[in-house]
Amino acid sequence: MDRILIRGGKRLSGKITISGAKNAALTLMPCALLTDEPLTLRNLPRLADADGFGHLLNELGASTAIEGTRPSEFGRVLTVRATSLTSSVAPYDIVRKMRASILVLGPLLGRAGEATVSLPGGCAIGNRPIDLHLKALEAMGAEIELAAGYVKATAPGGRLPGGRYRFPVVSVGATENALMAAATARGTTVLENAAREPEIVDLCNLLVAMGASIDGIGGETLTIEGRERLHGATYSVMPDRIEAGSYACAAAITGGDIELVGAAAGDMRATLDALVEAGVTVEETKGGIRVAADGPLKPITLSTAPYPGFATDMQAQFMAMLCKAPGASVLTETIFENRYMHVPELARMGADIQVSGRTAIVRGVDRLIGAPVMATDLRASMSLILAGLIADGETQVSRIYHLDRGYERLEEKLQGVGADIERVGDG
Ligand SMILES: CC(=O)N[C@H]1[C@@H](OP(=O)(O)OP(=O)(O)OC[C@H]2O[C@@H](n3ccc(=O)[nH]c3=O)[C@H](O)[C@@H]2O)O[C@H](CO)[C@@H](O)[C@@H]1O
Ligand SMILES: C=C(OP(=O)(O)O)C(=O)O
Repeated sequence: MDRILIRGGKRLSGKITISGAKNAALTLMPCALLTDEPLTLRNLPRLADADGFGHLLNELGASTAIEGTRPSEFGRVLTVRATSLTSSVAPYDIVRKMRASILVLGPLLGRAGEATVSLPGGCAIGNRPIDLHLKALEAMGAEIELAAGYVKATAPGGRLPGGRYRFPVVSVGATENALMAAATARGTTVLENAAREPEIVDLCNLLVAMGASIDGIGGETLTIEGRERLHGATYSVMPDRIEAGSYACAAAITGGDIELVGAAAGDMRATLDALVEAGVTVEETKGGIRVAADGPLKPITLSTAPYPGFATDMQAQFMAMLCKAPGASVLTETIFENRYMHVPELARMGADIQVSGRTAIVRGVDRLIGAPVMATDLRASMSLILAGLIADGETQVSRIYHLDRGYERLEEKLQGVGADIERVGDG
């Protein structure tokens, strides 16, 4: 299995081009199931999860064709043609590798009137149930049965009537599934307390480009008037705000100066505000965002929250960065109950972090020391890379398949700004 080796101590400077967003790609790709016409997605990131989603679409009878493997103006370009579907089953073997597979539930219901999807189960960061996905679809008229580890959803008469649902807690995935199902429902759907993440806005914009009618985009109440059919479209995946935030932390922790080319500041205000509070210089440039750190970092207090709050997907990277801020920082994770898996690994590198329930107190240390560490989930892996960038000696990060789910050509991007980092195989 591949590992990443980092020899810490380099100050990073230069430009990093930000890729298309994983979390947008994974909700834009299933939209292809809603139409018999081609859907072309530009700026698709080259990630294990995007490839996995392509395989799932193939399994359902859609063809996928990719142009370009190197970054170009538009990243990779994927065309999905779901002219006719041959299956409405998302099998366990695919879903267990990629939780986001659950996002075929809504569009399959919308297109085929039925969907059978393996229950995704939990993962390292928490329990992650899908009850809200199912309740929203039920409120829109779906009949739901659970059996043998699968959820089977049916639209009586082949098309959902539509309905009103208020999410008791904000869920990105449940909002996405409900939106996609509602787009081709017979009637109108109103979703209240919907997620407002920029990736939801990206999804709404694509659906509208495909002919959907959605009111309230970007707000917490979405009104979707179902259309009998949607058509094909060509659409560019938004820039990855979490990748951009991660490299911003790389600039901050190394006392560096990096321009995040293509990053959209408007989508990541909470991250940028937290960086500024930590003493980092952030400025919008013509091409993206410049992040620079020349003085010592300052300790901060942060709590994760649904958008526009501070993203849970940035918590681990900030924790690594704050290991370098003299004094005590306080981080509270409110979204996932078990998202501190990186703490014991950071501690092996000399970090001083105390976790009590959902809160972690991070006390800045003079130095981190390179060590063999193990990645446990995607953002935890990135926090170990960040720690490795400033640690004395060599850090070896194993289980990097987590990183490949969400960071396109990570080592190449970091080498480009001066990091001493490489990927090595076992053999
Ligand atoms: C592919 C993708 O876009 N993943 C993102 C998405 O995950 P995902 O869509 O899975 O996350 P949700 O927003 O649904 O989860 C938020 C919270 O709601 C709970 N919940 C969710 C659904 C449900 O049916 N029942 C329920 O209780 C979850 O356990 C969690 O505590 O949003 C998360 C929160 O911003 C991010 O960390 C993930 O990177
Ligand atoms: C938790 C994440 O992703 P997923 O929902 O795909 O597991 C993430 O991107 O940090």
